[in-house]
Amino acid sequence: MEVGFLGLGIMGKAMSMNLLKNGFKVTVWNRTLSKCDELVAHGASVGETPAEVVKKCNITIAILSDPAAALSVVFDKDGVLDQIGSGKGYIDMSTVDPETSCKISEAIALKGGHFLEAPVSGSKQPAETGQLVILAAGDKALYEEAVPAFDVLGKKPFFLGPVGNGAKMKLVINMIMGSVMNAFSEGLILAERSRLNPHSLLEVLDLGGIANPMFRGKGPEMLKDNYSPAFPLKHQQKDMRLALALGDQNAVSMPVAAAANEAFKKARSMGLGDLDFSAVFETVKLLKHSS
Ligand SMILES: NC(=O)C1=CN([C@@H]2O[C@H](COP(=O)(O)OP(=O)(O)OC[C@H]3O[C@@H](n4cnc5c(N)ncnc54)[C@H](OP(=O)(O)O)[C@@H]3O)[C@@H](O)[C@H]2O)C=CC1
Ligand SMILES: O=CCCC(=O)O
Repeated sequence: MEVGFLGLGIMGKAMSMNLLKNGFKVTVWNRTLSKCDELVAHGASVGETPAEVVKKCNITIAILSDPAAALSVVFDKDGVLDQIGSGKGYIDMSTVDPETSCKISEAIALKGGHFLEAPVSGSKQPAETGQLVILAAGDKALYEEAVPAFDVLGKKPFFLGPVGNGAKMKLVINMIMGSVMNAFSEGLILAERSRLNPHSLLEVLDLGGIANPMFRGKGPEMLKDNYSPAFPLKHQQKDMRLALALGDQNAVSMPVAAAANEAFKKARSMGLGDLDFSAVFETVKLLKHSS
């Protein structure tokens, strides 16, 4: 099976590499073209533009930073829309809002093409090991066609119905994750400032009912001030912002998420946006120091 792949950031690089290792022919494109070199060394071809990739491949996958990037790659000159049409499918795995997905879907349908949104739960390591959870919605026939690729990329694909449902599900999940990360950060500081060993806290947490891979994976690194990015903080703040907008639209009051969003914004203003989202811990440390 031949697939196109647009966007070779943390996620796209790992996912396209995984497809190559599992026997897929892959043609890649990235805005910064030099990031294609490593994939080429593993057998990928390169398209000079998104349009060139779509022209060559019947299915093209994208995973890009945010709504602006997702829209630009489709609608700008030499973008996806230039070459999409009958018999061609486009799968956007970026985390965006439902409105962005619907706009892309409508434009592709007008050209006779097929569209699926398929954001993912899971980060850099699950992307490297094919353990993502895929939250697809949109064209069911394209979903069926893409299952062999989804089986390589993830541990379970979900088909959630009409376009927008994948984006909504992903935003709800990341809203919860961002809120929990803030509570976790406060807990680590509270333990430390009340003269408990925070490593003991991590051990106790891991044996109880709220044990989870995030505490287990990120906790020890946070205590070492290591925020090497798996999920960049700027993207987590984008997801909080988009989830809060979804809350606005549905009149859902989310004071916990709103407070967490403020902490991520603060972290961005401190220049921490490109670090892992666990770097929000630094804002909590500051607050507790100043009080
Ligand atoms: N990292 C993670 O753990 C996870 C991330 N996600 C989501 O996946 C998406 C990608 O995340 P991740 O790989 O971490 O992000 P990165 O920041 O590592 O990569 C972003 C990618 O988007 C491209 N890009 C940004 N702006 C534009 C633009 N205007 N036009 C074209 N391309 C653009 C970048 O190109 P360039 O190299 O030229 O800058 C790069 O390929 C995001 O929506 C994120 O929320 C979802 C699950 C987990
Ligand atoms: O959107 C990013 C999700 C990161 C994760 O699931 O750890």
